[in-house]
Amino acid sequence: MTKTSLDKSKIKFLLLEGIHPSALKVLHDAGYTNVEALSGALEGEELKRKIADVHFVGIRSRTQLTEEVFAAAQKLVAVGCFCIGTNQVNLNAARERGVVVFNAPYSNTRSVAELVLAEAILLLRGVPAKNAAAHRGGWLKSAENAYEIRGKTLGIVGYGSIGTQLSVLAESLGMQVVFHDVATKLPLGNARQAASLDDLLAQADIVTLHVPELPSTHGMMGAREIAAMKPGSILINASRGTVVDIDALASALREGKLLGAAIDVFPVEPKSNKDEFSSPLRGLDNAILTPHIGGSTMEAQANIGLEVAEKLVKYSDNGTTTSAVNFPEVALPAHPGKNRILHVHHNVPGVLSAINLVFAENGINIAGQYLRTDEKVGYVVIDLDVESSALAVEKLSQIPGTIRCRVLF
Ligand SMILES: NC(=O)C1=CN([C@@H]2O[C@H](COP(=O)(O)OP(=O)(O)OC[C@H]3O[C@@H](n4cnc5c(N)ncnc54)[C@H](O)[C@@H]3O)[C@@H](O)[C@H]2O)C=CC1
Ligand SMILES: O=C(O)C(=O)COP(=O)(O)O
Repeated sequence: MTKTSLDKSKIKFLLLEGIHPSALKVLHDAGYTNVEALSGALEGEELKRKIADVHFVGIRSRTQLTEEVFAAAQKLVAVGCFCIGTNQVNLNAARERGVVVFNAPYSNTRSVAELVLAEAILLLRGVPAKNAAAHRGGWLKSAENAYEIRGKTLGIVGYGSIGTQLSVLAESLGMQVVFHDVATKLPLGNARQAASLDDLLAQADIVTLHVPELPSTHGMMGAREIAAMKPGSILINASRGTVVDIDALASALREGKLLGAAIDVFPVEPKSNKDEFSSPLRGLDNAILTPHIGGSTMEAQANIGLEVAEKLVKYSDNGTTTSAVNFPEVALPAHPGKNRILHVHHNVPGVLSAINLVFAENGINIAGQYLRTDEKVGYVVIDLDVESSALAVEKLSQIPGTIRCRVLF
């Protein structure tokens, strides 16, 4: 159980992985000046040592926030994932310590969709192999196995924020769109939901993956699924590296079963731009290999910086958890003239009545109270007179089941 009540200048932020300066500006403008921004990811002891000292951490897809890292992060109150994926964060470990996790669910989706379409066009024309040959002095002028994208069928696996945008863009180029999703989704335009993944694989000239990293998506494009793709089709993966069996894909490309592939994400990615990239796909000219840059555009990064930093500021300033990915969501009004107590507890019977008993027994008047729970934690926010808050925090912190109790001035 941790008790915190800090002046803004003492609240420490650590931003990793080259988060866009737009985030820094939001934090500074909101009065948070104690910010350390690093260009790379951290791991191991160095990550644990740094995170132990901060209240907020900002990461992208590379930094792994494990149970062990959270155990070392005693002061941490929130994590900002300046990206979409949150698979690099142990969300339960965070929640059980009262640490709220935010992400940017939309800001880079257009960038991914554009990259995928561009890759589909280049692969259908055999450009990657022709380009590689030209760099070696070759000249592969030929129409053989070169096709227009118009009229081809795009198979989208995962019809979420990225998949749906891609669907609209692809139709505007004259493509047919078929998609597979575990949920029933409203098809946009003339897109059709396939009966199953196999149904999609049997129809699609280009298969593109846009699912999150989950146990159910791990290896979902394995040797069997790749074999079930149409001969001469294309596979694109800009989701997560664990979704595709890379060895099976390399074989399919070598054997000519697939015309080409574009892979942006890998089961193991280099930790920094200084580390070597190794993959069974290296050296295959019909594979476009990109260093996890689906969302890496100036537009996306600037917007993500704003979006996530604003969420962190809101949470720090007034306790709002709207759009948190691992925590009960509460949208809170300002609390002028009052102190605000944030009480996070295990969601077990009796905690709420114990909280209210503290106010009744100590004659503390409540100006506002907000509550949200999920299956694991409860989040109660109480506004009260400035002079009552020290006593209230002391008493509330002692309630069995309390995970964290803080006061905002
Ligand atoms: N390469 C890059 O730089 C980027 C990669 N990504 C990755 O793309 C993923 C997708 O992003 P969004 O479209 O924004 O996510 P989203 O959450 O909006 O959509 C994902 C869709 O996949 C579906 N889905 C989940 N499990 C499935 C399964 N087993 N089979 C079929 N469908 C399944 C969901 O129902 C949902 O409709 C992210 O989780 C992230 O890992 C996101 C942004 C940039
Ligand atoms: O948004 C995502 O999920 C991504 O994969 C992008 O990751 P990045 O911020 O480029 O490390």
